[in-house]
Amino acid sequence: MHDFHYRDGELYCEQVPVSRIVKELGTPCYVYSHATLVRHIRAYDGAFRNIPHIIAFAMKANSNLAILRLMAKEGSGVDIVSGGELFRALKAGVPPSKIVFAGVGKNPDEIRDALKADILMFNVESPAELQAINDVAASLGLKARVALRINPDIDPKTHPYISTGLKKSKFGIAADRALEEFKIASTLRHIEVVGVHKHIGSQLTEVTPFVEAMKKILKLVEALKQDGIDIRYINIGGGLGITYADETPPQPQDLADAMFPLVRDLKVTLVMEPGRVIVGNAGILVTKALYLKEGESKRFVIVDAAMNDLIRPSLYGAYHEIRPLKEEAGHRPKHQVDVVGPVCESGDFLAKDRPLPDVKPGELLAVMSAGAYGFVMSSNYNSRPRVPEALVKDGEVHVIRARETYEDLVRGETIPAFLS
Ligand SMILES: Cc1ncc(COP(=O)(O)O)c(C=O)c1O
Ligand SMILES: N[C@@H](CCCC[NH3+])C(=O)O
Repeated sequence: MHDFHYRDGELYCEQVPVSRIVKELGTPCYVYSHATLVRHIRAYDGAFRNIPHIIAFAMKANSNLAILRLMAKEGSGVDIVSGGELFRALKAGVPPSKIVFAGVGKNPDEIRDALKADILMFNVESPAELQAINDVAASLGLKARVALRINPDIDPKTHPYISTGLKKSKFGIAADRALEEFKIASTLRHIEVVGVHKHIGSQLTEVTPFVEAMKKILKLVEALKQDGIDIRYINIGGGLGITYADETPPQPQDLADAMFPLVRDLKVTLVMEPGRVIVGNAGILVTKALYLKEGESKRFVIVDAAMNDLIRPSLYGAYHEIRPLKEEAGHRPKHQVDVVGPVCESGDFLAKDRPLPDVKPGELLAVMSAGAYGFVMSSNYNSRPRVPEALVKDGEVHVIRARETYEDLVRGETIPAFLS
């Protein structure tokens, strides 16, 4: 996260002291570095320069319109999983020809909207969904381009909640059923089979599972060829991990180097859906220490951000480094603390049993590596307005999402007349 660094004793995002952003926006707030985002998307794209490819940024990781526009300007498409994501992507100017649509529960309205927008393809997750897409396409007099998502039954060796390619997972079509389902798909009048898709999990820290899964996919592609089904796109999903603590995940170039010999001789376009690796370390969540509390056997640092702002620690026990904005504070004696928020849940914490330097009430802290699955997973639980997001570029701060107001909290709610 080198665009987040200390200078003159203060944490900066690029050339801007984070404390200056807080003066403008208050806390909690998300802060993203434009330079990091651009470097990451270009590194991924550049790594695959020798392979025909399309990057479809997994916008579930961060779907702010400004971030999507930035990705589109860099030539990236998006991987969507809902009608809402399609709406955002189109609004941000992402070309439909680079939009792919995954997800196990696409409803007919979402399918219709995506067909009308003429997206590149649907990543189909079940035989029943395939029929539904065929039916909707028929009602519109169109043909839907599809890839079947295959579940290759490979252990990605990551957190169970974010593993998606194991037999017991709800995602994709079982590898041993794949050939049969492809044959059925190729007979449907309103379906055009163009690809194979797989995504085995998130925050992968080794290349081996990607290679194993790809080998299974290639066997299938070969078998399909024998049956006269020509595959034009192989979608390898996302999943490349990032450094939250001391992980040493492969770089995009390592992944590209592992894929190159496997696809070199094929006439296919590789589609990739990186999310976390593009945005994760491009963002932080800034929070203020409110109170210190000595519990029976614990010390608590109570901060103004909570699980509704960043749920990863509560949901997965995920580690996010916490740094004081003042560098000097980082040198104070350390104590084991829980960093907790104001939400009324015991599971509301940003860090547990963490050795942290003494923090004083009013001091500011940065929760690092919060750019992916941070704001997008936030909620209004406990009627807490969602926090603002800022994008730093060339010494300037752009507010890309305003803090919600109390009025925003009740928008759309009505008290029926019988209660008046
Ligand atoms: C189908 C699909 N593609 C891409 C991604 C993005 O994954 P990551 O953020 O780990 O790159 C996900 C989420 O895991 C996914 O479910
Ligand atoms: N939300 C998860 C990743 C889920 C990936 C979606 N398929 C996380 O924060 O790590």
